[in-house]
Amino acid sequence: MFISADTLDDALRQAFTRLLSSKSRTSSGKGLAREIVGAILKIRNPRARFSRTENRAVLFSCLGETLWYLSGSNSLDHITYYIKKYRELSGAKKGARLASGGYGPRIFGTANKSQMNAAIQLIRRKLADPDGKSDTRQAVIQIYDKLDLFKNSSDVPCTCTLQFLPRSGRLHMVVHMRSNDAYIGLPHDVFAFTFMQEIVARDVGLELGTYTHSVGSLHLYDQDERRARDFLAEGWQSRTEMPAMPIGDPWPAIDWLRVNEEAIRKGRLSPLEADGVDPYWVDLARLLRIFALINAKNRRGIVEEQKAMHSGAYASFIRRKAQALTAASDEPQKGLPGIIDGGSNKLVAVP
Ligand SMILES: O=c1ccn([C@H]2C[C@H](O)[C@@H](COP(=O)(O)O)O2)c(=O)[nH]1
Repeated sequence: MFISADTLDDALRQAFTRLLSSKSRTSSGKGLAREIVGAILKIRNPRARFSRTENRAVLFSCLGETLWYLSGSNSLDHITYYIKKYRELSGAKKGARLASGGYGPRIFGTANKSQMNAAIQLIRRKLADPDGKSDTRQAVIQIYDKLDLFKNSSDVPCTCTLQFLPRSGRLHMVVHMRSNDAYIGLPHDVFAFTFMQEIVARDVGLELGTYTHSVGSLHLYDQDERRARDFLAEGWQSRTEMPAMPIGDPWPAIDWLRVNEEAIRKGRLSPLEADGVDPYWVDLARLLRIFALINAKNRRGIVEEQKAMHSGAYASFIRRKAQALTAASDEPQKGLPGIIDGGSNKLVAVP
């Protein structure tokens, strides 16, 4: 099956439509599902990586999971803050503290054994080729490992490889997954990998190219069928896209965001400076703050936070989330997170 789409929402619409009419059924320890064997989804605008529709509004968990990968951690406590059902979904063993199939350590490893770093260096070397032979087919990051086949675990990475292809000033990406759950996994995976694509493109100074997602088993669990039908019935899958990542080396800002992410997740609200950090990244920190405020049912704080956002791209998404909180929980509760001072870009705790 080949799907060609401008946006993630459009790719989801086409994938759900095909899956819901698929007669092919699969049964695994993780449930009954409809399945397509061999699927390729090509997304022309990788910045259109989050769904704006009502029941697929998963921006916070997508962002949280992406930052979990970028932190190089596979701590289950970290990811379950964003995706409560992660243990169950990943097949992690009861009582486990680490996700053995987590992508972060596999992609980023240790400082001198980072596949991400090595792939970037390879692309950089090619781009500097004096004869202009800058195309490469070798910038591949391996996630699924041959040793995974010998493990008796149900937490095995679903993603096999990430490949970056610099071509004519643009950076394309091709990802192969052995297994992908279309309803929950797919939007999260596309978000994370297209975000990494943009990071690498910025790092090596190329424009963003296309994103191609190849899957061995693309499936829709029976338990998600109704929600997939609801998604299609909404009928207004949009063209929402994230703003462009600022040009230049993105890693200092990513480090800044990771420090903020950890502080917000742990409820530590000591002031953090954002001077000199591009509003693109500050907005992402604000989204993380909004997620904490939603958990704290602090509607007023969310409104303040939204007012301070630089980009309007996330506005309708946040508004819907805020509306879902009842007026009864308007007042922040004692000891719960405060707001970000919009004027100074400083994260401050509200007394
Ligand atoms: O990044 C991921 C990780 C997992 N899954 C889904 C695919 C399967 O539904 C399930 C893993 O089950 P197995 O393929 O390992 O049986 O989790 C994804 O969609 N994306």
